Amino acid sequence: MIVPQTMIEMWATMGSTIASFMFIWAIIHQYCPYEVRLYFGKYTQRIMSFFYPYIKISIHEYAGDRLKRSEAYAAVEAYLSINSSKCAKRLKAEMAKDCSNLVLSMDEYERVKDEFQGIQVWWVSSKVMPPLQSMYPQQERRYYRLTFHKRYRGVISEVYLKHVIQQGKEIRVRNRQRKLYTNGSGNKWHIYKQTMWNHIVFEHPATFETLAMEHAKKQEIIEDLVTFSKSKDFYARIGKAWKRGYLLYGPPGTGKSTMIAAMANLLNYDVYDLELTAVKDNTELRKLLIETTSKSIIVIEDIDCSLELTGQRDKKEEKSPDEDKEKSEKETRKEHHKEETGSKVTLSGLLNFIDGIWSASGGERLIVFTTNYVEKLDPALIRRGRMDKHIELSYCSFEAFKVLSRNYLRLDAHPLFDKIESLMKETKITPADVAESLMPKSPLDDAEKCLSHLIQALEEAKEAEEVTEKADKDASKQNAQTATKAAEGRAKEDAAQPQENSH
Ligand SMILES: Nc1ncnc2c1ncn2[C@@H]1O[C@H](COP(=O)(O)OP(=O)(O)OP(=O)(O)O)[C@@H](O)[C@H]1O
Ligand SMILES: [Mg+2]
Repeated sequence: MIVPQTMIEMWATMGSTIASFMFIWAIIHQYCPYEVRLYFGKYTQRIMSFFYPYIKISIHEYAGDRLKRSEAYAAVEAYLSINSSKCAKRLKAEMAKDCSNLVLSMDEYERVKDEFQGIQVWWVSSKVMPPLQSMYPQQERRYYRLTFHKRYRGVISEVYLKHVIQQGKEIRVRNRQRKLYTNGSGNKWHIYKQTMWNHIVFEHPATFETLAMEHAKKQEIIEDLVTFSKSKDFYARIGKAWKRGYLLYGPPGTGKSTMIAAMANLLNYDVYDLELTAVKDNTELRKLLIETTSKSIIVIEDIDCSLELTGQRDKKEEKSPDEDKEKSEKETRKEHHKEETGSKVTLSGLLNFIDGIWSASGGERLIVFTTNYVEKLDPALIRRGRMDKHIELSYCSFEAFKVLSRNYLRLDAHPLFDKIESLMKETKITPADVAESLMPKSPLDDAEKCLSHLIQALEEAKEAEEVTEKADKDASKQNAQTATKAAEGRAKEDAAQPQENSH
């Protein structure tokens, strides 16, 4: 190969330039004071970067706001915890937050290679030691450094980094410890606290698998929830806030609260259990809403017990004797509590909470109301668009019972099932009562014994229903007789009236 003379001359010139530059640098390094070295160091970097074809990006653990860990660093850490564990040779292991297993991540000064769209990049984990002279004890500052060829600057900075952050966030959501948040009158401190919510780790074992319910209905709810959680783009396209309202209604003990736990476990969401009677006013309600995060379920249980919200409640409507009897203890308790705390949340405040302009911030949230008396709620509160899906949880069907028997007794079939099925058609029993009957009462109780307990409970429920029915019939018969007697009495009086007048 013939190399042109000018090229050889160019290389020779370049070589000698670098050589002389390095010679000068060595002399400076050896003999000059620190300040001069720093001054020349700045220029050396610039000259070196002219010949060096790689770009480096550092992501620091504490950038800008020194008190808060950088979100970007946490996302990169999560991304590399998956990718680096496959190829890094030095890993460090830490206990996961739920203490269930060890989480692996790259050890300090370890270097791993990653590939994206055929482009190779390198990640190094490193740290800066704090200056020794510092007056205050300081922690070492960790960072990740990404290196790639400068010809891929566009793809890496615009596509790859977004991909890393997104994947890292998803991994963090998957691995995070979910929380159960509550507000309450104990939160009077909130001026000094960063948040108005208290939280504990959310650990509820309920899943849709263990929920006693007809298969088709269960499947429909699961599909609805999963579709919602994957519809970010759809909601953005139609210009609607990414949230969905669920109204769960039915008698006590039919699984409303259990279903909320199953929902949270299915979607991996946090739960905000909002005690409405402990909220001072609409402003406080809005503050609470703003503090909720994405991927969460905001729950208001027994919404019918928040008095001002039930339009019809104040109109002293006629109640059937049954309804009066059914007025639950929790309702009375809440009324007392409400009187004590003097909550001034109004219906319009709550409507604003559900679909006001603030409710859109954060995104990906479910709002769930539960009630025992759906008919008492103001129609404005539960109309579609606010409470998009109304789910009735009712008395236990035979299909639902089979789920419970599988969970509690590991039984799919048994000769006593036929009797249970026919009794269930004749009487009402809640899944909570079925579950209680199926619980072994002593270590000697086997499946058959538990099923007999259930049969006994069903027979007792049937008898009680028959007695109530008979009492109702007697009462209405007596009422009818009283009404007839009264009518006859009035008729006699009317008949006597003209004679008196004629005298
Ligand atoms: N559908 C169900 N599937 C499985 N278990 C259930 C179901 N319904 C009730 N249970 C059992 O009964 C207990 C009480 O149920 P849960 O608290 O969910 O009822 P609820 O409808 O929320 O009642 P309330 O209206 O009084 O709040 C649960 O701990 C659970 O063990
Ligand atoms: Mg409940």
